[in-house]
Order: sequence, then C-alpha cells, then structure tokens
Amino acid sequence: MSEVMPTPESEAELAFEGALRPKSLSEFVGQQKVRGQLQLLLHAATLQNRTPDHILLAGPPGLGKTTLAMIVAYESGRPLRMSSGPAIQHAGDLAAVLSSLVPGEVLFIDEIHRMARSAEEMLYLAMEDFRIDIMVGKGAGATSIPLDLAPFTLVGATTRSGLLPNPLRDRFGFTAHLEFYETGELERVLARAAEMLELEVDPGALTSIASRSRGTPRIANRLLRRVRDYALVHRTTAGQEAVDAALELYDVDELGLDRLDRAVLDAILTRFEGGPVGLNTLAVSVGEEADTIESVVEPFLVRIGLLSRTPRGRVATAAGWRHLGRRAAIPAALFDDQL
Ligand SMILES: Nc1ncnc2c1ncn2[C@@H]1O[C@H](COP(=O)(O)OP(=O)(O)OP(=O)(O)O)[C@@H](O)[C@H]1O
Ligand SMILES: [Mg+2]
Repeated sequence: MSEVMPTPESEAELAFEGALRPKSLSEFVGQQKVRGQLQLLLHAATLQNRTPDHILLAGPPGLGKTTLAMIVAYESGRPLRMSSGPAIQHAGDLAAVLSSLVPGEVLFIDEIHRMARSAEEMLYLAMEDFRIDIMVGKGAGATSIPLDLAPFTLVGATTRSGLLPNPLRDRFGFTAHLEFYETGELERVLARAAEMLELEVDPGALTSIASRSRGTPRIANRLLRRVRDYALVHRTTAGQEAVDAALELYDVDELGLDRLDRAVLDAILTRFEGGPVGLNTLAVSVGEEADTIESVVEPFLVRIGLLSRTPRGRVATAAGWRHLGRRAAIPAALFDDQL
C-alpha cells in the first residue's frame, strides 16, 4: 500500500480517524440511500421498543462501515461492544462475547467474513433465537447446554460480502451496500475535517483533494493531512500548489490512483496485453494479496471505468489504456467486442 493508506496500526492515524468520525446520522455525509434505510429501521425499532434488526454493512475499505456501526449504537441509545472476525477463531470466543452482552447491546463484528466456521454456526442460532448451545465435554460423553442470551443487535462489516455463507447473510434484516463517494460529498467531508482541525484550506484546493481521493473519505482525510504537512513545512498556504506538490510526493495521480492501482493496471497492460487475466495471476505479478486486489484496487478501477471484470478475467478498458498513455495492442473495434 502507498503512504496515504498506511496500515491501520499506525496510532497517530487511528487517533486522527477517531477524532474525525461523525457521531450521528445527520453528521454522516453522503450515502443518502443507506442513511434513509438505517433511519427507518432504527426509528421503527424505537417505536416498537425492541432491538433493531441485525445489520450488515458491505463495501470497500474506508467508506464508513465502522463509523456507521458506532452511529447505530449512538442513534438507538444503546451500548456498543466491538469485536472482529479475526479475534473469533473458536466458537468459544464467540460464546464468551455473546453470553456477556447486556440487554439491547449492539455487537459490532468487523471483518465478519474472517470469523471461524464453527463460530459462524453458533452465530446463526444466536441471531435468530437469541440462544446458543454450549458443548461441554468431548467424544461420546459430550453434551450441549442451551443458554439464553440477552436480545442484541448484530452489526457486521465486511469488505467481501461474497465470502459470507448464505445462511449468515440471510439472517441480517438489512444489508447496506456502501458506494464510493462523489467529489461533492468528499468536499463536504473535507470541509468538515478542515474545520475540526482548524485548518485554512482554499475551496479550490479542497475540490482538488476531493477529486483525487478514490471516492473514499478515509483517503480524503489522509490526503488533507499530507497537504497540511506540506503547507506547514514549506510555510505556505494550503492551496492548489501545496495539493499538487504533496500529492505528487505521495504518488497520487490526477485520477486519484495510487501506486498499487497503477501497478495493477500497468501489469494488465504490459504483461498480459490488456487481459483477460485471472485474479491470482495478476496478484502474483504485482506481489500483492489477491484479496487486496479484489476488495481494494479493483472496485475503484471498475468504478472509474479503467478496468472491466469479465467471466474470462480482468480486462483493461480503452480508458485504462489511455490513462497510462498507451494504445491498445488490438484494434479498438475488437477490443470493444470483448468487453
Ligand atoms: N460519510 C462520512 N462522512 C464523514 N466522514 C466519513 C464518512 N465515512 C467515513 N468517514 C471518515 O473516514 C474514516 C474511515 O471510515 P471507517 O473507519 O468507518 O471506514 P470502514 O468502512 O470501517 O473501513 P475498513 O473497511 O477499512 O474498516 C472515518 O474515520 C471518518 O472520519
Ligand atoms: Mg472499519
């Protein structure tokens, strides 16, 4: 990953994200459809004085899944418990969390597609009947003890909803599909962040950062920070010049592609003559996990029309060729047929 998308462990970045996280639905920018859907669901639950239905939040990294999970708890006035798929490697891990929930609590499981299979099965029953069966003993003497749970709302987040088994997906009352943000929406995210950080930034510079943020609020906020750094170090204002210089330094191009995005596109063009090429072959050729290519890089390249996913593999579009300043190796007419 490039420097603008550092690993989540970076403490300064985490604190920064936490400070800028919208707390309520009204502060949450964009995703109008999802916001309306969530509002209705939470309101109905309040009117009936019951726990809201289970909610699945699906979409690429940095679009606001964790933020929305926190907002669900805040808006419904319920406590929030946070966990994650990788932390639940045995059914027992999940049983410990579930059995300690207080009535009405919101349980957030991030990266829910990475939970252990045995825990998944326990979760089906818990979601449906607020009950689990705990296995005691081993072999022939093993017995299961039923345990009633306090009613809770599960909020699951995933960047790979396709990996969730159907029985699990079906038990969510509502799935929110988060979309990449429009430039205007990211401008609002940035204006809010600049105000909170007490940063003076030219409106034009905000637009410029917004249009180069891969449709992603997390990236927008991080680029803003890099521009602020630049302005600070070079004793200049956070204007267009600072934006251009900082983004060039961090390898963000005019469409917002970062180094990995370009490496993927470049590999398809130069090593596979524009495709089609399979995901795993592509991943090996750029030395990155297939998962990252599929859930982080491709959704954006597809969204801005540089890449197309076909049954035979990934294909660069004419715009993809143009973006890297190359001509398609095959006649355009034939190329268009392939898409
Ligand atoms: N709609 C929004 N309005 C304003 N800021 C937002 C919005 N969505 C996300 N952000 C900002 O982007 C940052 C990243 O969002 P969040 O952590 O919720 O993403 P995520 O979808 O959980 O990502 P990941 O898949 O990597 O966990 C937040 O700290 C927040 O400041
Ligand atoms: Mg998250």
